[in-house]
Amino acid sequence: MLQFHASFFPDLAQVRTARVTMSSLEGRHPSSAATISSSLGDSRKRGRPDSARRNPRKRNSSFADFGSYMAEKNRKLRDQFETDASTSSADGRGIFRGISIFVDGFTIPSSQELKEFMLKHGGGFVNYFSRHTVTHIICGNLPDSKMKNLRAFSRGLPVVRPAWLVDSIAANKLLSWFPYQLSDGVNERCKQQKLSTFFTQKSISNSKNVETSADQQGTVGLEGSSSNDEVPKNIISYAQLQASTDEGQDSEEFGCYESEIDFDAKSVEANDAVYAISCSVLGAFDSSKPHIHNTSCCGNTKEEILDTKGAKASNMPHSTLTDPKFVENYFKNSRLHFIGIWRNRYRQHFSDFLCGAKSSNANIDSLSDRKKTIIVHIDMDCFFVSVVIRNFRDLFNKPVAVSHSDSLNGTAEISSANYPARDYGVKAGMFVRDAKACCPHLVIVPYNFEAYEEVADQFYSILHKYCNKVQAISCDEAFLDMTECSRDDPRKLALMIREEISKKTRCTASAGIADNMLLARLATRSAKPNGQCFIPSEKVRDFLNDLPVKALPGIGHSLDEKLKSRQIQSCGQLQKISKEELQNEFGKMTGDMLWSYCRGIDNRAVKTVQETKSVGAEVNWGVRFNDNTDFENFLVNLCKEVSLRLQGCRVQGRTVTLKVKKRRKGAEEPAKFLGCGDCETMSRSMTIPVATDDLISLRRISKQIFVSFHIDVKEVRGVGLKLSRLESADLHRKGFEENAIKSWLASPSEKVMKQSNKIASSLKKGNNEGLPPLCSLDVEVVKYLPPEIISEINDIYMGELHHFMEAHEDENRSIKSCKRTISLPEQGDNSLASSGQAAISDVGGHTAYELNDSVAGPLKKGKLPGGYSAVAISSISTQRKAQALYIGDVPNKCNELNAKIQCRYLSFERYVIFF
Ligand SMILES: Nc1ccn([C@H]2C[C@H](O)[C@@H](COP(=O)(O)OP(=O)(O)OP(=O)(O)O)O2)c(=O)n1
Repeated sequence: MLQFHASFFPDLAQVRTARVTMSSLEGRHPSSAATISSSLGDSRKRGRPDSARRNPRKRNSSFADFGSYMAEKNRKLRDQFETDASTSSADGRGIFRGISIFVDGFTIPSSQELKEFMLKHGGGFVNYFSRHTVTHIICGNLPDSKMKNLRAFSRGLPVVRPAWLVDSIAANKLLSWFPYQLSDGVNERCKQQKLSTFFTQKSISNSKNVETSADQQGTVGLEGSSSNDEVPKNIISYAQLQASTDEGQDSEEFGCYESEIDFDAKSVEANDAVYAISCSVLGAFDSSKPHIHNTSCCGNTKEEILDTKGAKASNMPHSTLTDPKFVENYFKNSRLHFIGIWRNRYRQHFSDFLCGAKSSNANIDSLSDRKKTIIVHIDMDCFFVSVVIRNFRDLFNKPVAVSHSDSLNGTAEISSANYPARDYGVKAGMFVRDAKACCPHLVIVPYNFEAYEEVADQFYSILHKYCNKVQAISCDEAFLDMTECSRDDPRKLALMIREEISKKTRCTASAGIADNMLLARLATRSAKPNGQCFIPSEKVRDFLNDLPVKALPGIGHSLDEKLKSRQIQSCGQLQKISKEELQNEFGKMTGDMLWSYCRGIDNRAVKTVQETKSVGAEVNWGVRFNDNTDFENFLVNLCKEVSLRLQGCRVQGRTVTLKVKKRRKGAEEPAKFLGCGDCETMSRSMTIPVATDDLISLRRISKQIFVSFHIDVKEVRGVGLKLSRLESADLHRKGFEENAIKSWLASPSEKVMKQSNKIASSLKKGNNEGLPPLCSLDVEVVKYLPPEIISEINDIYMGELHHFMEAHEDENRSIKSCKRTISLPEQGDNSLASSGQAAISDVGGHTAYELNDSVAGPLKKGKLPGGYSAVAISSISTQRKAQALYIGDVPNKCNELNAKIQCRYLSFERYVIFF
């Protein structure tokens, strides 16, 4: 799968902006009262989402507005708490009876732990602040400014340190909260740090000791990792990880971890623990921005912000309607986006290696040509988790997972779980609440995309040091063809590589060594975590015999079920079925794959250069539009994102594909707030003659495609833009530079091409005969010409060229500023056609009007050089004004016109301004 296919499906659970969040009177966050994001915009003032207000259909959904969503949510939370309380082993004395707490921000013990205390001792716990239900605000530490806001907000409610609850439990009676009041300006962290020892969790069973096969060897000792089941000195919670940065924590606080990690580059990395966490937290939450409550910070569903306007504040989910930078923020915080675009980063950072390896690639088309290959597969262990906790030794043997939130109430997903967590059944893709149900003491840590990039770069630098044939599979996984690398035993090399990885990155990797890529990967799987496995040729049969077929790549759930229904569970059993039988049952391709893979046959070669086939971006969460302007703003940003990605890959594309998700008729709004819900997907492509990465062109073309769908923007729930038929941007530009005169005249139309040649010779001869019309010039080409040539051409066109180019560059030009707009008949109105004045046809999804002379006549007048006699108009705008025109000879057949218009799409819009 190419990287941008992945980015076509960004992870909804990752969307976050720490800045724009929802608020509600009954769900606000006191400590952030002062910090209101300006990006909430006007809509927030209106008291409910614009979409709900303007779109009556939405009122039929289960959450007509955010207020009802919150009311429902609070009700559910209360019910849930009461159910939990009735089933918990509550202490009969109920020392917290009558107390109902709201936990503000991070605390030690965590809010989840405090909730459990309240459950156990007869108290109440409120997830969303309400003056009516809360008796005490529990707060760990706040800077002065936030403290003041909290005081103003709480209007007399006690703001108390968690120690009040802890000490009350220890004393087995409700102590006075007064001495525990949180006072302004007092840094409470040290006290909390000590308190946390009180909550040291019981030791958690060590990660399973993966049974190594006879051939498996070489567990790399990660320096500083604890191998026994020791009781941790401290437990780091998600809240603490956030807090450590929020409050500008210094390295001393992490001393207890660092002192036990003896890294070579200790001096350099002394602050790394803090740095890693800082990156992590700052990546997810900007402490200068509204504080996000750690129990509700999941960006995909709801983020909360406090508003100084108190009761007047409205709730606004984070969506295209509220955040002008929605697209940018969406991709910044999407883990799948990170995974998707990572390959481009790799290409750029390691281009030297890739170029060097290119030539060798050409000779290795298939492993079948070669005698004996040695393939090493290397994959880092539970990558996202390992990187985040690499400086927290105490977490190494505890169940830990990465997610955007540790809230049990949201729909945050687990992105990666470490091996101790997997022992409890925690898996990537699970909701946090389900993961915590499997493993209640699971520690959730936030993402740290910057650190992932850094470690991935280190990982690949090491691989390229040992081998020049590296096929990057993802940010933490690669194949190495070591056949010609060295005479050393590949097992020894793999061990050296893993040791170096662990030393440099402080994360472990596992390796598989075998004759081909399939077996090497299977070997890695059996070696994980932190091990390596070699499968010599003579042991392949044994290795595969009992291997479950599901372990083979390409065997998903349904294929596995089909095989199971035929009593086939292991590769050994599958080997007994003939190829013909498998082909008949599962089709030729799948049949062949099953037959080969269960025998360990794989003829693929390690490919160092992998071609990018398409580049694109897609957003399917938070997409809501009230009107065309909303949509167009969004589309511009999506085009910008795609344009930047194209530039990042140094490619341009000729085929533009727009994919739109449209709410299915009658579909309810999705349960996942602002998700796309039940949708129909529409997709259409347009191929242009000249490859582009240009924002204006992308915007124009994607808009044209969108119009062809005839969809009400209010029904749009997701949009994706992709470019394929990619060409190297460098070559493109080089071509222009080398052959400027010819290039700028280059045109897809044969006729214009001829004219271009004429111009070229005219220019050379100093006469201006046979010039193409100004509107046929491709500004994208002209602008690369040397200034003196541009000036010469400008003279030829009587000074109009500069004007023409300026207008082209003016991104904000609109139909309103166009002098030559014309009104068009209503869609489907054939009056012009029936009166014999026009033929209406569908051109690439646009309504094109081929006008006869009587209509086109007035349009033709003016400066247009040449005797043109037809105008084709692409009608887009709601004002029914022409937005794009094609001017050319009248063809006899409409099809020719269509072809021509299609052909000139790239410069379609320009014509309207200058004929
Ligand atoms: N659906 C997925 C798959 C992967 N990832 C991220 C998190 C992973 O840490 C990283 C690498 O993916 P792997 O499949 O290699 O999984 P891990 O490295 O987490 O575990 P393993 O040790 O099994 O390789 O990509 C993700 O966020 N969501």
